[in-house]
Amino acid sequence: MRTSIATVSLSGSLTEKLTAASRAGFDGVEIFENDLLASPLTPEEIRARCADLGLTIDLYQPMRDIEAVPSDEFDRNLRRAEHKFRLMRRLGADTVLVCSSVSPLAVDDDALAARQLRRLAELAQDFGIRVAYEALAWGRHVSTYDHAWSIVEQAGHPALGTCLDSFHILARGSDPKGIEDIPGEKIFFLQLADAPLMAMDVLQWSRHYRCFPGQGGFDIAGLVGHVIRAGYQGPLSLEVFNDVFRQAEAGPTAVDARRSLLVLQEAVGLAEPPAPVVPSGIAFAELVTPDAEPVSAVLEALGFTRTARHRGKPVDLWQQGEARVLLNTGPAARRDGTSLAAIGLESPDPAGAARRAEALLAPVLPRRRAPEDAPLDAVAAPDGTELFFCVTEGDEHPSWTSDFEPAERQSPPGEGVHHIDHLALTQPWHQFDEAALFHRSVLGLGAQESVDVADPYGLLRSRAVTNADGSVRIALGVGPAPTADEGGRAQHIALATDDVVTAARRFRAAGGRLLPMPPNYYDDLAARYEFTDDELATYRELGILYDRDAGGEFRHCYTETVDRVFFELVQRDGDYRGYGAQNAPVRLAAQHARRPVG
Ligand SMILES: O=C(O)c1ccc(O)c(O)c1
Ligand SMILES: [Mg+2]
Repeated sequence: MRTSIATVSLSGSLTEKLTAASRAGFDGVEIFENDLLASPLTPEEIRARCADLGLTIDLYQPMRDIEAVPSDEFDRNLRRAEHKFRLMRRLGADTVLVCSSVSPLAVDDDALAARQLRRLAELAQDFGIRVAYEALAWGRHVSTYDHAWSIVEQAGHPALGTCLDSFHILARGSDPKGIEDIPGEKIFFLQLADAPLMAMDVLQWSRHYRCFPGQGGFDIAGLVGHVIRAGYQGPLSLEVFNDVFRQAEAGPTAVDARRSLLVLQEAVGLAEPPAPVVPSGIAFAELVTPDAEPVSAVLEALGFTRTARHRGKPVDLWQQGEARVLLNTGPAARRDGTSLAAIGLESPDPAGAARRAEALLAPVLPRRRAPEDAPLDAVAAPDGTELFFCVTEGDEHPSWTSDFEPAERQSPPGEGVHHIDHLALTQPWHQFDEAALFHRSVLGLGAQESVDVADPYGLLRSRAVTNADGSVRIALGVGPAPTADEGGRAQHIALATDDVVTAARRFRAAGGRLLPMPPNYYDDLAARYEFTDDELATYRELGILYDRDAGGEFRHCYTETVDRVFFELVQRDGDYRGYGAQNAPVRLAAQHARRPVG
């Protein structure tokens, strides 16, 4: 099926929007009247620009407050419409969207609405134009898709059909099954938007919070299934009003949009990209740093051993149990300071994972490697984190570790940490929804609910993506607007231990510095849960935080931050699923308090 996007979904000038839509691979656009009015291009120039970019103009919109009005008002509306139809001829657009009226002049009279829409369709037909009537969820008298369709049916004109919009249908709680009762050729257009489930006024919800399919809580695939079964032949078109996308760069937003449609098409059986290859573990986390010393000192105190060095690059492998951290002091480090730059994902089929990623428009990274190195498939996540699909141990695929030479002098292996529990990546403020969809669709991970966490200087939203057995856990966060000195990219590596108290003591004894937590936290903890006095005193002394859910318990503590990176020691007992979000406000405040001033 053809794909289309409304210009309102993207930021910038009309030209920027069209260019972004074309580059992302859309076949067509819905042109919003405001974008045309504000453009310095004539309608003919816009038409030519679209043609050059390989885009059709699938819809011109919107026309408002047309129907069910007194006859003198309707005469004025027809004059207005005629002007628009002439404009559409110049544009080369043949379908216009008419929203159900919100006018105080409109009366609750379906027969009148049908007669007037029929009149409009007759006029449109003279211009070779079709009218698609859409129920706005907040329409004055017509606010549901079945009502709009019944008026279209009554009008009975070949140039009049209906426009279905998933937001209006699902926000009203209508049952989309009834769509199958509409003849496919009378569905002139299909607009798709998802939205987070919220209890709020539908107009505000629609104008500010729509998002791309798969990023919210609606069953868009289910709705599209009904529309296809009805026999709809037109494009799948995204119409997303969103405060964030309005500000974000159009290019990446358009790619995010196209990816959402590809995943949707896959879900309804209209596309068959390579199947997801779900990662089965975290092979490594790679830190870049201009100065290896401070991070090495933390790793050493945590019990890691420098076990190997890359044969061709300034990259050290630090290991403890199955936890592996690469420390890269190459050129990227001088550019980015200390940061979590790459993740190695243990993959049952690295090449297949890369094919899936490429099909879903993830940027595939060039294989920067020497001829003797093992092949490494890698893609970039929306935040720029490099994701390597790799194998640590296996017969069919060379191990990424074969590019490393064992270090000559190795200290005895530490104990306590056995693997990476999770990685926490801070996302750029405008890429949070994109990041969640990316990790779900490209990597085949499941997304948990997003949680809001109070930070002393803003609000942090966090959403974890995981595989089924929890061996891959990535916590995506988006925080308060970054300041220049932070770069806005605080990231951390959480290390799993069976005994956080012993691990924390050992870390401290080896010279490591734990993040101290305020006494008030422990007083509150004592009120909420029952601990022995010793236990609580130990937590207090070490800065260990505690949480519990229906499945189990969670104890965790933090190292001090090096540049923008820190480590967490976590002990999960039972089937605890979370990440200690309950404790995050206290931890964030403690981290802010430790930040050097000036
Ligand atoms: O918010 C609106 O006014 C509006 C306009 C046109 C649409 O197609 C729509 O779904 C909403
Ligand atoms: Mg709409």
